[in-house]
Amino acid sequence: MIEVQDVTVRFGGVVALNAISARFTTPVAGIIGPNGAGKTTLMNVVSGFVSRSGGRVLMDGTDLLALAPHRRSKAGLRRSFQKEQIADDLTVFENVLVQIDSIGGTWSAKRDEVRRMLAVVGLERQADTPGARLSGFERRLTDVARCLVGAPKLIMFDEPAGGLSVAETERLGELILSIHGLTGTQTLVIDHDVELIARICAETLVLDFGRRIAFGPTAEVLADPKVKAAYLGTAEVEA
Ligand SMILES: Nc1ncnc2c1ncn2[C@@H]1O[C@H](COP(=O)(O)OP(=O)(O)OP(=O)(O)O)[C@@H](O)[C@H]1O
Repeated sequence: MIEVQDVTVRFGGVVALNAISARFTTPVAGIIGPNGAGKTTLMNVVSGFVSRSGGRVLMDGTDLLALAPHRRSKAGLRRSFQKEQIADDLTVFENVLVQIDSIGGTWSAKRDEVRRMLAVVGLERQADTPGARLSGFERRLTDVARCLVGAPKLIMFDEPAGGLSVAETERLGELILSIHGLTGTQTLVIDHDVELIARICAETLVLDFGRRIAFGPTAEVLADPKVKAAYLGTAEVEA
């Protein structure tokens, strides 16, 4: 379970997050909001790229922000970025292996785990393909496999469906939905595709101008007049 408590972030005069609290309890939870709402900033606080001026984040009771960023990874925190972090000159297998390189365990156990997670995302046959030769979707799937190795407790996906086709988005959604059953990992998903969020996230936090405007079961949240107003003019909240 991930619990955000009163998290505030300021960039000079901009309050990017204003005392945000949310207790995410479902296997897959969403974070949505218009451009500049503070969604990525929240993920950046949790993963350590941005310092907060107040607040705490607990992962299964562990005070994450008290840990150095590399220790958060050891504690089981993973994230993907809007642009995949795939090295062009490493193979798919190597790209995933580097994620658990520094974690304890035998070499053969690590290799087995990488193979297992490549099978989960459907890339076992591309294991030896260099990053440079992957399609956009294969890069995204490699990124998901990187997040899956090393017994993650929480994976945060930042706009995982960005740039994907409808069919690819559907496949990715199914994959994200399957993660909890396979590894027990909770996932947080930011995406502008509200249809995807409605399909895979049981609960959703909505941010607007750094404020929490709604949080709860996704269907209820999407029906909230405040949320509709924040998205005024966009059809997606009808999902
Ligand atoms: N490093 C930074 N320095 C200064 N301001 C920043 C920085 N990062 C984000 N901001 C500002 O903080 C606010 C929230 O930005 P953030 O990227 O978190 O929004 P977002 O909801 O993820 O938007 P998008 O959907 O466009 O990715 C915006 O006003 C943005 O300009």
